[in-house]
Amino acid sequence: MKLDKVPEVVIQRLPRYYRYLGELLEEKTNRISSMELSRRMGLTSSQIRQDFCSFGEFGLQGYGYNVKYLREEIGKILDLDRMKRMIVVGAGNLGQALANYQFDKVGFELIGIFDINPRLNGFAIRNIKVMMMDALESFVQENQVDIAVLTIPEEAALDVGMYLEKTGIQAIWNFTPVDLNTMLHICVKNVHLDENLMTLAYEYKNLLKKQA
Ligand SMILES: NC(=O)c1ccc[n+]([C@@H]2O[C@H](COP(=O)([O-])OP(=O)(O)OC[C@H]3O[C@@H](n4cnc5c(N)ncnc54)[C@H](O)[C@@H]3O)[C@@H](O)[C@H]2O)c1
Repeated sequence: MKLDKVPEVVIQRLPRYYRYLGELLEEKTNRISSMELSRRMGLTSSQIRQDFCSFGEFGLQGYGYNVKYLREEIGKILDLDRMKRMIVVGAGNLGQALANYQFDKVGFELIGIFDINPRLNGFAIRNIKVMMMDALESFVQENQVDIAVLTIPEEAALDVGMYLEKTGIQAIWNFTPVDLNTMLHICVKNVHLDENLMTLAYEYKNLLKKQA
């Protein structure tokens, strides 16, 4: 597999391929042509062939792709075949919503929830009790924590981000508005739902223009 050369844009598309291939498996579809996959996904078939070519040879000309094998290989590239252990830091509106969602299905297990608000101490979400921040460091020492989901107020983001880095956590799924990736030396994925919403506004404007 020519993994070193996989372009970033292709990596960004892999979760989407993974999801579609999962749906195909649920429908008991074992093989699919790039043409059919492109129709479903709204990509061109040459784009799909090019993407898959960049990380190896997955299909035979004329036979299409083996859905199960392709999904497994994409899962390996994304490292989804190894369960990753997550904690949520900040058990407010967003933290609770994320903690309630079962990311287990795609390989992420929630093992701890932390906050500074004593009123949340012991409050359970999916049988996991919220712990106070002063318990975080020893929790990380005793449990293998791969990812911290950061859902705290903007003002606390940098300090807590640096603290998490110090405890040895090496990946943060950051929902705060602070782009921590530029400030920390670990893996950080910033999520800005509002930016996605703004691009929807742009597309919506264009649709309305076309209809006028
Ligand atoms: N990325 C997005 O698209 C998106 C969408 C909504 C909200 N947000 C952001 O997510 C964050 C959380 O939003 P919310 O609505 O859940 O807020 P919230 O006020 O409901 O929850 C924040 C929680 O963090 C806790 N907290 C505060 N300081 C802390 C610290 N130092 N350590 C640990 N816990 C601490 C609070 O006690 C509270 O429970 C905010 O930064 C908000 O801007 C991002």
